[in-house]
Amino acid sequence: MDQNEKKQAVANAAIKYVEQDSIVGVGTGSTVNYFIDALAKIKHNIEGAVSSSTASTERMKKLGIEVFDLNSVDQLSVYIDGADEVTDHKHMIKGGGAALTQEKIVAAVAKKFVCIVDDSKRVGVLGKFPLPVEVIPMARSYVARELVKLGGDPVYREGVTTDNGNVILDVHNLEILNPRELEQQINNIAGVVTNGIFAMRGADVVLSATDTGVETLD
Ligand SMILES: O=C[C@H](O)[C@H](O)[C@H](O)COP(=O)(O)O
Repeated sequence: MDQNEKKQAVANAAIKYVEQDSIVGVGTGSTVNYFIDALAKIKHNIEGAVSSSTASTERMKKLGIEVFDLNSVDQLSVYIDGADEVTDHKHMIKGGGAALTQEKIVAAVAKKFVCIVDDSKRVGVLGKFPLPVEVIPMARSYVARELVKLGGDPVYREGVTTDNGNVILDVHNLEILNPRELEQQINNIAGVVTNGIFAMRGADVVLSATDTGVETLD
C-alpha cells in the first residue's frame, strides 16, 4: 500500500466510531479529507459535523454534510483527526496544516478522540516534526526568543495566516520527553494562542494503517 492508500484505509476504519444521528467532530488535513469523503457516504445517518477549519468546512459543505457552529453544540461523541506525529502514549504533534487551535478546541469538547494516521507518523519521542506554535502576530519575535530559551529553534512559517488571523512558528530541534509539561509551558508564554502538542488531551484511540492492515491502539 502506498501512503495515500493507507490514509484512505485508516479513514474508512474510523467510520465505525461514528454514532447514529450524532454530530461528528472533524479535524483537518489530507488524511481527514479521506474521512470526510467516507462520512459523506453515510451523511443520512448523522445529524452533521462540527469542523476544525475553513478547509474542512468547505469540503464537507460541498459533499452535502451539514456543518454546525461549535457554540450551538453541547457535546460531541467523537472527534476524528490526523496527526503529524503520534506516540504509543497517544500523545501527538499536530498543526502541520496550521489548524491546531481550532482542532484543540473541537477535541476538547469531544468524548472520544480517534486519531487516524499511516504508520509513517508513529514515533517513540515527539519532536522530529517541527512543533507548530500559533502566535498573535505582534508577539512573534518575543515568543521566538522565549522558545529559544526552551531549547528550540523557531522558524517563522512565512506566507501562512491561520483561520484565526495569527502566524505560525515551527520549532525545530526539540526532543519532547515531557510532552504534558512542555505543552503547558509553551502555552504560558504571552502571545502564544496554542501549540501543537496534544498531550494534556491526547487521543483515546489511535488507528494506524500499515502494509498489512489497520492497527488499533486504545
Ligand atoms: O493542522 C493540521 C492538522 O493538525 C493535521 O491533522 C495534521 O497536520 C496531519 O495532516 P495530514 O493528515 O495531512 O498529514
